[in-house]
Amino acid sequence: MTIKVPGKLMIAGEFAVLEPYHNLAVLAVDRFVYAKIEGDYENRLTLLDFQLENLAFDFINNKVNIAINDRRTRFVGDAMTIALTYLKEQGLNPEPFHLSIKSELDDESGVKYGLGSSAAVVTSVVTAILTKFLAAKPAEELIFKLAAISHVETQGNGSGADVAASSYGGLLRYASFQAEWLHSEYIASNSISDLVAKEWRYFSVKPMKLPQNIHFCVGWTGKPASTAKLVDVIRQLKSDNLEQYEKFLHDSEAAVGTFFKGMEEESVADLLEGVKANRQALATVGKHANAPIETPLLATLCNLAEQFGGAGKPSGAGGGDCGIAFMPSREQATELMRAWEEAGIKPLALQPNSHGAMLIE
Ligand SMILES: Nc1ncnc2c1ncn2[C@@H]1O[C@H](COP(=O)(O)OP(=O)(O)OP(=O)(O)O)[C@@H](O)[C@H]1O
Ligand SMILES: C[C@@](O)(CCOP(=O)(O)O)CC(=O)O
Repeated sequence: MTIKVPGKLMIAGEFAVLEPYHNLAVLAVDRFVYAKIEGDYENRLTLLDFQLENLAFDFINNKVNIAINDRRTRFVGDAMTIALTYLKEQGLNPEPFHLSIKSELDDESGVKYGLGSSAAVVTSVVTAILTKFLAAKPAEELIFKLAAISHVETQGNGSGADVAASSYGGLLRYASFQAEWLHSEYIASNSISDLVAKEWRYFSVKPMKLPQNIHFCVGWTGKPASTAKLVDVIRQLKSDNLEQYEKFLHDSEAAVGTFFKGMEEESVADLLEGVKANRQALATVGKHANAPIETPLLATLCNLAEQFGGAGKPSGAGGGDCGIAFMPSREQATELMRAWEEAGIKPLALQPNSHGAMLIE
């Protein structure tokens, strides 16, 4: 069987989502990670994008051990550990299998676009193992929670919004479980099943509908960015200048609120105003923290979107990767993408994907 899992783009509310009860908009997009799982005479793992084929692995003392020392396998290895431990707690003892992963989220040359490959890979591993060995189709929330535990344990931080987009699909209004909370619950809990069954006090997710009359554009700056570094620098501002940091949280929340109001009421004006205000809040906190969130090329991307009658902003932590824009008509979207190309920004043919992780064959 093969599982198909979408990548993500952050839409609004970045950084602020790392604080309790701050909402972020995240969108699943139509580029995917595929996980194929089939019964085999011994356990094997193939990571096609890394040319790692038929790696042996075992599952002993609630831990998957892969017969290779390669850091690139750690997200997959931890996701297998979490999924197999959960199955064991459910009284299941899976037969050997061959799991094979293929991603189309990065550039052909392996350069990352920032579409959340680690989260999509983790979600694909969890979904493939659960779908193969559970009697009933796994619920989205179960997939999300197991993938989130695994992703936080491997990465050590992050809002989990990327995991939510990969698990649920569509456009989501998302508030993070808070990585520190989840990690301490994981350490303290007797079993993964208990942790999954528990209420996650900070976490919420709500599907939203994109209005029909708005056109979504994505531009790639050609430069990969380090989310972790930018998160550290913004966090430093919280210790150095709490007032500026809190002003950012306030401005971001107001901007995201306006954006969601635009979504709910199908008001293009509110939606664009929300995007512009969020761009502003991010650029300001970037200046205060001395973090290059809005790079010169991302500024060009946003300015061109505004010039052609829409609104744009960096997607995610900024510093490179992708920017997004919402345009009021198809013609304006086409004009914008032409202008982006002239400015050295590569338009990506990405569109919203309404499904999260799903079985395709
Ligand atoms: N095709 C793949 N197969 C197996 N593991 C992968 C694959 N793609 C990514 N990973 C795992 O994810 C790690 C990259 O995660 P990283 O957080 O740097 O990128 P990302 O999740 O794409 O970030 P962003 O959210 O900015 O897109 C890799 O080191 C590897 O462990
Ligand atoms: C800065 C942050 O809010 C968004 C990061 O997005 P990206 O992975 O850079 O696309 C961090 C997070 O949500 O984990």
